[in-house]
Amino acid sequence: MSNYSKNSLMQFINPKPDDIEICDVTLRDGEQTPGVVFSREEKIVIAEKLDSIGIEAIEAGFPVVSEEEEATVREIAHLGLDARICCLARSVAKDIDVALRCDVDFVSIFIATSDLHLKYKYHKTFEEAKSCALDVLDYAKDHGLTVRFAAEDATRTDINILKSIFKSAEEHGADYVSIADTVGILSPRTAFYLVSEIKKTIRTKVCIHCHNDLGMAVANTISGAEAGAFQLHTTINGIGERCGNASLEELLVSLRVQYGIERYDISQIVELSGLVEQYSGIPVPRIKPIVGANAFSHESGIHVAAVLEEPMTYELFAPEMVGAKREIIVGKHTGSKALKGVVQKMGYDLTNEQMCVLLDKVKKCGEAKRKVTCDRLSEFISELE
Ligand SMILES: CC(=O)SCCNC(=O)CCNC(=O)[C@H](O)C(C)(C)COP(=O)(O)OP(=O)(O)OC[C@H]1O[C@@H](n2cnc3c(N)ncnc32)[C@H](O)[C@@H]1OP(=O)(O)O
Ligand SMILES: O=C(O)CCC(=O)C(=O)O
Repeated sequence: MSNYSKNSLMQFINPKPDDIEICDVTLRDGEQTPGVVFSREEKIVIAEKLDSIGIEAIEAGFPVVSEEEEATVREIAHLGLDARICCLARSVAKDIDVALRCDVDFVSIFIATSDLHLKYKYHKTFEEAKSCALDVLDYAKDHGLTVRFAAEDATRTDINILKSIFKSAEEHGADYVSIADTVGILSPRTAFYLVSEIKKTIRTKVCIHCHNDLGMAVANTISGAEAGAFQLHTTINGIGERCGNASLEELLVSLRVQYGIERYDISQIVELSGLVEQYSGIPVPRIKPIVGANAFSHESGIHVAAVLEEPMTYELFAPEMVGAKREIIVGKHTGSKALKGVVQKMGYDLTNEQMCVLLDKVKKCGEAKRKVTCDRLSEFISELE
């Protein structure tokens, strides 16, 4: 038996993404979470872990931000990882010079394309911004760089304008184009539509970079992949600007459960999540999918009774698959089978009558909003006749 349930409905809709890779942007967009700074050592640990999981590309930083950032990106680029290392650059020649000094495998040159950004940020017309971006793209290509050409705020840009700039980027030698859902406006269906339309226009590989302002970043990324996006952008724990980015762990487990993509070593994902929680100071919510403390916790009597027989009754996948552990919580919702299982595991053998009294004490304790810890349970047991 597999250690996860497959989504068998997939066979009826056959939207399998056949050619994908992940570019994790935790070290750049994740670090743009207000208040978050990763030290060089922390960035290196994260990069090495991502590499050992099998993530194909890592955005190591935005080197023009500071001398330390530049040195860190360069050091990561020289670690000899299997993952390709990239960095961010504005459509400014100086940013390309800095990227060249970092010796990255590719550079991500971005330019905002929406009217809002053009008017209030650049004070430029679209044609002026486009010409500036294409000049910098030419400059990067002339210097031998592999280029991802990203349209910032692409999803609030007129679709014909977006197609035209991606077409020009392709003509100027861009190796990838990136659709950035900068403020998270997409829905799964519009993500699918947009990627499909861009794919009809160009042959260059398409990347999708989704923010989570409406809580749909992972769903939109998956829809983009189903429509043919090649490079999927993620951050660990979904950290990033405002409400964050598409979460790496959710995407990885979804790829396995929905499409049977098993090439990533997801058994390290809880450990990596814990490292990023520690380094970033951003706590992972208990109910966060995959890595939250509740992801494999059960209290309800009916659930625990079934889980004790077969965990897959109430678990989509086994905790070991992601390096987590199952936890049985005792409280108001505990049932007799669950309590018996817990008590036996603690080494006690109680009569049916004693179990009834104990269950009553447990429920009252839970209703008083007090945790039923192992110590408290032992105390209750010692009070039994
Ligand atoms: C969607 C994204 O995530 S974009 C990335 C956001 N990340 C960051 O901003 C990283 C942290 N930023 C920084 O350390 C600084 O803002 C720096 C080093 C990037 C730039 O610093 P400064 O030179 O002091 O510029 P400042 O931050 O005040 O303004 C940004 C400038 O970049 C320009 N700019 C922004 N995006 C682009 C772009 N894609 N191409 C060209 N220029 C751009 C702005 O128009 C503005 O130019 P101006 O100074 O001529 O008006
Ligand atoms: O698309 C990209 O590669 C980066 C763009 C980005 O960070 C954003 O718009 O949020």
